[in-house]
Amino acid sequence: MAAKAKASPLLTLPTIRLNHLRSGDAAESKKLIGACWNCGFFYLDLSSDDILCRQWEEMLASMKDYFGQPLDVKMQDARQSDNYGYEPQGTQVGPWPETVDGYETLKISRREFLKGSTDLTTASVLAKTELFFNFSRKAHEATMIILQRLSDEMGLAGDDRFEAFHNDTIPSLTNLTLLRYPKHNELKGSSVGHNKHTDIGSLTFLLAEQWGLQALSPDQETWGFVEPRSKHAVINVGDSLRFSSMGQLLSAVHRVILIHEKQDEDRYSIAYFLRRGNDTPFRDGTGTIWTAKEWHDFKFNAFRAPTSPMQVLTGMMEKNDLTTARHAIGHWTLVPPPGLCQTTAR
Ligand SMILES: O=C(O)CCC(=O)C(=O)O
Ligand SMILES: [Fe+2]
Repeated sequence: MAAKAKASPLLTLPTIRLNHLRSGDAAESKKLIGACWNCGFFYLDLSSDDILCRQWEEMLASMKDYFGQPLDVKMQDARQSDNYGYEPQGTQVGPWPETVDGYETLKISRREFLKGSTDLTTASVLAKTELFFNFSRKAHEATMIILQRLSDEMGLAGDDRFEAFHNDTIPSLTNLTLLRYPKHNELKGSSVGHNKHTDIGSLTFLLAEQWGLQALSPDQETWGFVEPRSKHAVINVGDSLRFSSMGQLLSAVHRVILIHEKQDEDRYSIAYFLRRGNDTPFRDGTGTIWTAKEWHDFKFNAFRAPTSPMQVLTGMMEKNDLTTARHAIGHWTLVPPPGLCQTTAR
């Protein structure tokens, strides 16, 4: 890890061990639901999974190779889609006034994974497809285990279990997103970082070796850095899981900022976005019913529009919005999940 001294505080996040979740360890599941209840952000210790850790290194090498190509080559993979293909930097709103985002992405959809071939045809993607698919399989498995344990802890059964909304028989917008935040001399004028937001879907499995990720602390007052840890993913709860858990599981507001005055090296991150089946409905904190796809499209439009109300970007998770979404309107009664000890109450 290229660790650097930070002026901003570090967030203290709980660590959940993937192998303990896999084996159904009861204490680990309790810790998991506590983490999702308290802040919706936690480390997932992957050190028991050599294959996944090795794939992370291979993915990074492939990303350096892919993003290092000339823009016109990468643009051959552009599909004007939020779900697959290449997208250059600067298409979304940035973290500060009058800025745009400072990252480019390559996305591989679950749809392509299930079909067994990518819709992108450049040689550079075709050469990496097997690795992208193998990695997607592992990230999908890890996120589905988390959903299973959360369903168990919340006493959900049958069609009400979270996994039921992520059944591959229903098309979804789940995808693997590879991000590069290019260093400053390759950045366009006003491009910088990643604006604050909550994630759209159910769970995000994020791998990043470099600093830059910040999350808003559960008191909604302070930004803290999420320390990059080798062999650890950072998992966060997205809007649709928060909504489907009726606010029990929190989706934290996060962003990516520069750690120096300028981005002094390329920053790479790998995000697997687990999302519900497109047509599956849920009710947001104000009682409005959305399908997963409607919510996805609504939020992506907001990410692109400079005038979007901040509440949309942050899934109504900023201070005051919390009060409105949870208590004043009264759709959700927040009771800690069964078995959660007092000290973890929000
Ligand atoms: O690049 C990162 O570390 C975070 C990216 C992120 O939050 C996102 O793509 O939703
Ligand atoms: Fe995010």
